[in-house]
Amino acid sequence: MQYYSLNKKAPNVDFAYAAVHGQAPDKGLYFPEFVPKLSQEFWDAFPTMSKEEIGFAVMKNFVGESIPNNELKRIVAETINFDFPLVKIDENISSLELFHGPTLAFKDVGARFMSRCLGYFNKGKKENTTVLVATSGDTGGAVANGFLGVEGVNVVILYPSGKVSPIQELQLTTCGQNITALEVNGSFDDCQAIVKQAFMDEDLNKHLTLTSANSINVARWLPQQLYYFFAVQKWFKKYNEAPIICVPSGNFGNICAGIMAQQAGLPVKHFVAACNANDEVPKYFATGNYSPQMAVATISNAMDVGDPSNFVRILEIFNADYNSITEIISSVSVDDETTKATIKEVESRTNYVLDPHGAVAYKALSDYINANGGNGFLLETAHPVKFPNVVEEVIGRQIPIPEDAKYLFEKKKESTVINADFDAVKKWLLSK
Ligand SMILES: N[C@@H](CCOP(=O)(O)O)C(=O)O
Repeated sequence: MQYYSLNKKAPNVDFAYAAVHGQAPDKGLYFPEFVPKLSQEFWDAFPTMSKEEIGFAVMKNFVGESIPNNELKRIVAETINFDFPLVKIDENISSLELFHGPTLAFKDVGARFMSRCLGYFNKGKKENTTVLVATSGDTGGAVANGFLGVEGVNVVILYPSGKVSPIQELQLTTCGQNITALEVNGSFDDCQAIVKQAFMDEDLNKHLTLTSANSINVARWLPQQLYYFFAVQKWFKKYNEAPIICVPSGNFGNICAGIMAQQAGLPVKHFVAACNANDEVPKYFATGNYSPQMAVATISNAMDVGDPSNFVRILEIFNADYNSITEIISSVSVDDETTKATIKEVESRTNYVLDPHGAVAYKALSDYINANGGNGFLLETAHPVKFPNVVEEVIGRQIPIPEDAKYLFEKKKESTVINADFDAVKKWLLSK
């Protein structure tokens, strides 16, 4: 498997190169030269395959010969060593709970896979790799946890000051060791732009070996396909018809991974991309015109993205054909008041507590199903306890902190406050 740059002005590379470098030298995102279809043997065996068998078969097609099979099997097994329950909320809607990993969010899957790949590729190398990552909430914690103690790798996390939840902030600022947090006076888009500029800065790249742990990086992005396979396998034990899948969407890596799985042959009836007030993609669906905008802060903060990195990958999958895209995907925007009302309504009717991101998805999916019929599931991307200020106020009771997360509250936040200015970040990086 080779990867090409979506800007089409850089040489093709293998999985190892794309993972180690993150972004192509022409500033493009890497994309696989074809979307591999899974074989008939795979689909015949699919209903009874283990998570590990599915994970290996899916990722092997993308990793190619870059990692030997025994190592890839180990990496996959370590990546997915927690549960991915599909929980029925009501008559038509289930929740794929992606928050049973160490940082209580779906990003654990991609971060754990990528950190182990980099650990493998870095073995025996003399120079360290610096992983730069921008976060609007969940990526930072997952990357910090996934890369903690990985030899030869230093992680620098850029996050927008005051715009992530307290648990998210603790997760990304308290690890120490090879993990450092830069608290940026700006938005997530500022952080993401600084990170992207860093990869293009000749001077910086002379001194440091840089890569990205955002979904820009194929080693972070592609493993996010796995839980779609796990969920659909469970789905067909109960239903005869393919599911409608609703994905809370910010940087659009998650839904784009789901579409890749569908292109490989996974039965999905329709995708709904559920956004908050950051509605540049819903506007594209309504008008056919895409124009990035400044991110606005919402209660579903991990989706506060005004210029989603992965939108270009979605265009690529469908050859930028608006009709093909809108046949398979819909996109809607849900405001904060409706999100809160949804958390309250679903909790009082079913006892199920959604987090704000899941609530955006619930609302979008129930509206879609009311209009079009069918059954489906939403991706519950983070545990509600990560957003106590919103959720506890709405449902009027406390959410117990999971045992595994209690240790965070004894830790001390350590971050360096910095302006949203590339030169300031560059100077800081070179001083380390
Ligand atoms: N929602 C993200 C923003 C970054 O997205 P990524 O998938 O490209 O890492 C976050 O929680 O940080």
